[in-house]
Amino acid sequence: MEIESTIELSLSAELDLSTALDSIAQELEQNGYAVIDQLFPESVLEKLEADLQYHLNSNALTPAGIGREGDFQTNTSIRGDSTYWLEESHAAAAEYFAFMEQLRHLANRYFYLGLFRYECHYALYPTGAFYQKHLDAFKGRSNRRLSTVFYLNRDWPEGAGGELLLYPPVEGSHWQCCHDQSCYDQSFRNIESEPLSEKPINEAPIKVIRPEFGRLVVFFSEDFPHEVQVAKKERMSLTGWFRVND
Ligand SMILES: O=C(O)CCC(=O)C(=O)O
Ligand SMILES: [Fe+2]
Repeated sequence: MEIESTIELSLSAELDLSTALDSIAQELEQNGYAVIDQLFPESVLEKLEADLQYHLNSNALTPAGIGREGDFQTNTSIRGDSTYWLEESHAAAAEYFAFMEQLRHLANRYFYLGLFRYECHYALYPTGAFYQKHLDAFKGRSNRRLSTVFYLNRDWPEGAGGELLLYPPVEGSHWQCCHDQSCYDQSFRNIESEPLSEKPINEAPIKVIRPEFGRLVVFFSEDFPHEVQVAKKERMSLTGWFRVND
């Protein structure tokens, strides 16, 4: 049974919650990804910022890895960030989780995704770090369906790098299927995607996103290869995934 969140979301002066959710849904439907700014009021941002700083000061972030449990390894030539996973009960992120719960309901209503839970971690990219082009989920091999990235970098200067590059969606993408009503019945879980290495190497990104303070990016995990360009200064974010329960 789905339990409605009891946390009151205090709305940003700039944007009300239902407007924000509507525009995320519309952008997801049109493009397969959404970029939205000024979602949360300053008080919510300050809490997340202070919380991340606290965990940084306590050396609680650990080098991120690649691969799954059995063959998990760290490799800074693929990704150079360090992460700290948040529990849903994490008080400093209560409003953030409450918003994600609303987004989960919305995505289930609009796209019949059957999203079951949300997980997220803080990420710190030290100067010089990057994350090579990758997919967050491979069809049939992961239960991640929707990715979110929320940036916590005040005054990200021009030329500081660290952009998120989104590449054209892989073939047979879930998002493309969502456009075609007849597709809803298919079990997307059973479709295997091509390995990323077989994609054109010089493919141009379809979207370049600067990691601006308070900006949220949402995209279909199985569909959009993406990378983080070299950050020329410390780059901070809160990255998460909605999963189905298989
Ligand atoms: O920080 C970003 O912009 C994206 C991070 C990412 O792709 C990931 O953690 O899988
Ligand atoms: Fe990713």
